Formats: sequence, C-alpha cells, structure tokens
Amino acid sequence: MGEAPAFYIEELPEELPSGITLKSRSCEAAIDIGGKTYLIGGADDESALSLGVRIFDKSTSQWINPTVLGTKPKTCKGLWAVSPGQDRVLIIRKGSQPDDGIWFLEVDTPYVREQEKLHGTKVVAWSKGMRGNAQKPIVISGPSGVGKGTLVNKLMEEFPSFFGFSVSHTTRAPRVMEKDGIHYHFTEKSVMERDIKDGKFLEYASVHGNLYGTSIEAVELVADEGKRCILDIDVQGARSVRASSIEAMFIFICPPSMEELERRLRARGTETEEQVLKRLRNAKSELEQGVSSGLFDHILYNDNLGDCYQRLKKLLGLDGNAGSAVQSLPLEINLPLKDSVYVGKNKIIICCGSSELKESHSLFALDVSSLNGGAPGRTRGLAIYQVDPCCEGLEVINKLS
Ligand SMILES: Nc1nc2c(ncn2[C@@H]2O[C@H](COP(=O)(O)OP(=O)(O)O)[C@@H](O)[C@H]2O)c(=O)[nH]1
Ligand SMILES: Nc1ncnc2c1ncn2[C@@H]1O[C@H](COP(=O)(O)OP(=O)(O)O)[C@@H](O)[C@H]1O
Repeated sequence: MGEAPAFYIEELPEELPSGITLKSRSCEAAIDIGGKTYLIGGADDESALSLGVRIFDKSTSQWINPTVLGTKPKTCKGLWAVSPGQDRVLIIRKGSQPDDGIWFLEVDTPYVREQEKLHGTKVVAWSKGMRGNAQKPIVISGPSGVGKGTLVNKLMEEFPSFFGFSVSHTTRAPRVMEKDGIHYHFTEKSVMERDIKDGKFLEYASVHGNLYGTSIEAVELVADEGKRCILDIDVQGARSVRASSIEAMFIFICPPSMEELERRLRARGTETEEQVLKRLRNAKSELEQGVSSGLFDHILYNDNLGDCYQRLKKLLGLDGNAGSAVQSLPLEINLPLKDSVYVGKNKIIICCGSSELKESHSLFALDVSSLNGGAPGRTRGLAIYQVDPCCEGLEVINKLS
C-alpha cells in the first residue's frame, strides 16, 4: 500500500495554481473548478454574518463577485472545501453545531445555470447538507370552513413526532387566538412581495383578497426535524406545488353540502359577514376545481369528523400500528484542527484527530452518491457514518493510491 493521499485545506496556499497570491486566513478555503478558483469565506468585512464567495476567472484574470443565492452558512472558525464533482463544492465548517457542519456551494448545477439566465450574472448557490431523505409532503386543500385545520390539528396531536406543519406567510390580519410564527408568519405585503421576487417561496397565491405563500424554508425546517410536512394551502397553491419538482400527496377536503359549510364557517365566528360571504363565493369555484381537475390524488368528505379523520389516517397508512417516527440522528463529527480528507468516487473519507490513518481515532465517510434536492433549500440524501480504519476506509484509500 502506498502513502495515503491526504491533503489539507486548513491553510490557503500562498500561491494558487493560477499564479495569484492570496491573503492566508484560517477561515478561507480555495478550490479550482473548471478554470475558475472559488475563494470561500474570509469576507473583507470581518463582521459579515455569512461566508463570502469570490471567484477568480483564470482565462480572463478577472475577479468576479457572484450573485449568491440560497441559505447561507454563518461564518465559522475555519472551513474545508472539497469538490465531489465539477458542479458543486462540499464545505465542512469547523467548530459548528452537529447538524450544521456540511454545506454545499453549487457552482454549475441546472439550478445555478437557470438563475444565471434570470440574473444575467455569475451565480453560486448555497444549500445545507442533510442526512437521509425528506418524506413526501402532504398538501391539504379545501374551501374555508370545511375542517382542514381541525383535521390537521388532530393529526399533529396524535402523531406529534410524525408530522410537522408548514407555517405559511400571509398578509391577512391574525385572528384572536393566532400566534405569529405558529399559525402563520404575519407579514407586510411589500416584504412578502420582495421575498417572492428573491425566490424564497415554493408557491404563493392571492386568496380571499390576501396574499398567502409557502416559503422553501418552512418546508425544509419540518423535514430537518425528520418529520413529514403538511401544507394547508388553497387550490392555486396546490397546482403550483404539483408543477414544481416536489413530489407530494394531494388531498382535497369536501363539505357534505354548501349549507353545512356556511354553518361551520359562521359557527367558527372568526370572520366578518363580508368575509364570510366572500369565502362562500370562492368555495364554489374551489369545489369545482378540487373535485374535477384531477389535481388531487384523494378526495375526502368531511361529514362526520371522526369518520373523516379515520379515513385520513388510513390514507396516510396510520390506521394500524404506526411504528415510530423517523428520527434525525445527531451527527457527531466535530472536526479538529488538523484533519485529512480523502476524496474517492462518491465517497469522502475524513480522518479526524491525526493525519496518520492508522493512529486516527475517528474515521468518517461521507457518501455523496445519492444526493437530491439542493439549492436554494437543502441538499439531502447525504450519508455519514463512522468507518473502521481497518476495513472500509483503507479499502477506499487503496483504490485511490
Ligand atoms: N396558496 C396558499 N394558500 C394558503 C397558504 N396558507 C393558507 N392558504 C389557504 O388560504 C385560505 C385561507 O386561509 P385562512 O385565512 O387561514 O382561512 P381558513 O381557510 O378559513 O382556515 C385557505 O384555503 C388556506 O388553505 C399558503 O401558504 N399558500
Ligand atoms: N366534520 C365536522 N363537523 C362539524 N363541524 C366541523 C367538522 N369539521 C370541522 N368542524 C368545525 O368547522 C369549523 C371550521 O373548521 P376549520 O378546521 O377551521 O376549517 P378550515 O381550516 O378548513 O377553514 C370549526 O369550528 C370546526 O370545529
């Protein structure tokens, strides 16, 4: 067996292959991809909250300040960069919280290329690396007063570790019992419109005279907890989600009659007479679209609440023994100062504690073969596991050397 091909990205090399000289800072990482050097971290402004990105184009010897999209990682004490492919950089943040250690900077993915066309600038986009895959979200739609909220609340009460609610943004005023950040993010119209323009929303629609929308972050936060996300959104929103790359289960809730819908809406007592009438008018077209468009996978009649809830549980496979929720296990890699990184095809081996493999106390593998999702949300499907230095780690390294 030859020498293990370890390399350190702890300190920036004074001289980059392009011949440019850079200030060496421990919180910077540089990596060459496709004729460009990406310099990550070490923003000029020391008080910057998130990691900066600059690009040196070797063909023109020009610096580029790219448009940076996505969820940006906070600055950290140090970082490492490796490139598992030509389209993205994998960043390991030192001294970070367990589930906040691995990030991706996309430099040439389909998302980045599409955004470059829209912005007319070079674009790079961050996403946080997450272990495992998100479960298919559940989209629930139906006219106002049909019982969506009641059914969702029952589900969340009975299975608190299974399901999480996607907290929407809205420009409508809060009802008496509603809390900001729990029932909705109550937002100014101008702020919400700006965020929509910045690509932060998965979908949005104007409903009953107000703007409502699901932010990408709202859905990702639920999945981060290892829970299945429930979206209570209108039919237009459901159509947008259907048209997106997200795979979801679509359920439409129907009232037994328009009279009963009106009775429930009035009995709830949360709307003015004018608002009740508007919601009832809109209910007719919502019902037409919901029942006939083929948009929804399942239609549930909410006549008797208990029966409807049982049917909902059956659809979700929860009528028998539900088993236990998918837990997101804590990631226990806390990278010390002098690590070694071994890059193989689809696998990156990180040797913590010592550059000498045989002396290493902990050897971890990052499996990047099944990545999905990505910027501007999360990159999921990352597998991280500890490997025995005597078997898998050495096997991979042997193949490399
Ligand atoms: N498109 C979209 N619709 C939403 C969103 N959040 C809530 N809605 C829908 O907006 C409508 C009005 O919601 P709300 O004002 O809470 O009244 P409710 O229907 O009587 O509970 C309902 O059809 C919701 O499903 C969202 O994020 N996006
Ligand atoms: N099956 C049902 N039978 C009678 N009342 C119901 C039923 N389902 C819900 N309700 C009541 O109807 C009202 C509207 O329900 P809600 O969940 O707020 O509707 P939505 O979220 O669809 O607007 C609430 O007061 C709720 O308690």
